[in-house]
Amino acid sequence: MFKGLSKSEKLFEEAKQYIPGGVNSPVRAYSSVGMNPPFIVRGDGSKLYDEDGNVYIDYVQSWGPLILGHRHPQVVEALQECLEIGTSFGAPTALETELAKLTIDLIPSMEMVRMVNSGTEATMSALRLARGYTERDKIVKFKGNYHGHADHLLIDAGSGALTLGVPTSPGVPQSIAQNTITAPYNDLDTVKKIFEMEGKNIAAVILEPVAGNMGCIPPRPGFLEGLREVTSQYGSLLIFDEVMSGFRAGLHGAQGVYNIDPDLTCLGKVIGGGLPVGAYGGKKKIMEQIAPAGPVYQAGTLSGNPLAMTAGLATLKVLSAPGVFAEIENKAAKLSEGLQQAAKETGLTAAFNRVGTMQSVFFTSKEVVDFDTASSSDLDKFTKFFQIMLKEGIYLAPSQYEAGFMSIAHTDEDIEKTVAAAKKAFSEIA
Ligand SMILES: N[C@H](C=O)CCC(=O)O
Repeated sequence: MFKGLSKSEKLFEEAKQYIPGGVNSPVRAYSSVGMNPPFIVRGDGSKLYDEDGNVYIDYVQSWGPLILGHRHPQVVEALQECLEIGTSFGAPTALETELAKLTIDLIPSMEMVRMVNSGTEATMSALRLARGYTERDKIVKFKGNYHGHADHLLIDAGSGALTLGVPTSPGVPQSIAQNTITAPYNDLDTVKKIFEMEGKNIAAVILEPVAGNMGCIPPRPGFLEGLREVTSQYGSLLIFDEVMSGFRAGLHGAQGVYNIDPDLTCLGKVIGGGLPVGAYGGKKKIMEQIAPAGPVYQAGTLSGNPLAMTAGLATLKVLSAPGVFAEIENKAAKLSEGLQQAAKETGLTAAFNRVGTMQSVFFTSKEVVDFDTASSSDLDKFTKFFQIMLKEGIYLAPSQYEAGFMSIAHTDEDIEKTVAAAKKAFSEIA
């Protein structure tokens, strides 16, 4: 039984006096769904507990990182042991090499990797590297893809920027924006035309190989292959932003699912197991251009700190054990099938997209393949769906432009309860 959000509301009012909008990342404010956010006191497995005594089945999982759920015993134990040695040294440790080796083993195209502290740092650094390596300035990105909040990437961006109606943020200088060319996602013909005009000036194409920041949108057959071909033809780099899809679309990333060999890959979220970690890596000849091996500068006081490396290592070790990823993917498939059945039974038309452990519901009769089809989905229906689900104890991202995430901790009972709640929501909406 939903107990309301009165204590959370008081805490939110207080937070707004000291923190812009009361939150440290905009989507958390729930302005997109006309509500105030629950304030969380703890997480455990698939559940989140709020200040008002409500319990939720959590499909946000900290926006993707917690593929093992909250407080997985092996992650907690490893972190407790790590606290005995210290939190940060600003000096090399064997833990960094161990996580680098495991990451390279899991991500097919990676020969070397550099650890950073967030997905934003990973994409920003990968693009600097691409520009330094190719000696070119322009980049191509896709409308509705989100690559963090660096200036040159906050252009036609997805995620919170899109949810809040500022896909291109004020504060990005025109001199920087002019080097970012945008194209519709899944539209290879437009990319080819861009290359015909600008190919010799393009350092890289960066994309989410499975888009997760305008809802979950898979690449169309041939799209990734076509990008690989056109970038190689013009000597530009292909950068996969797998901050979300890495270890989520498949254990070996979207590149493993679709069998594509990008030049550089950006990681984040799961690789940190709930602590702030990002990474970028790829072909050795490119990666060796990074300082101190080469001239392209990138650094970080807390990069590779032992706590973050430990959480990432513990997470990837559990995740890569035989059968674990398949089990999580099966749970995601079960949820998706249950939701589709519930929609059918209630006469509601919706699009259900899923790749691996990421999924989305769009309230539309169209196939959702890009920003235009995602944003023409019925936002009012999504808002009603979100509000009903929250009151039924199902915690979803407060935006139709965000994917939902499954974890190993979700049980059959969680999935059944979620489908029953969705059926109730669908019949009210239909
Ligand atoms: N989709 C975003 C990250 O990838 C959501 C997280 C945030 O903006 O706080």
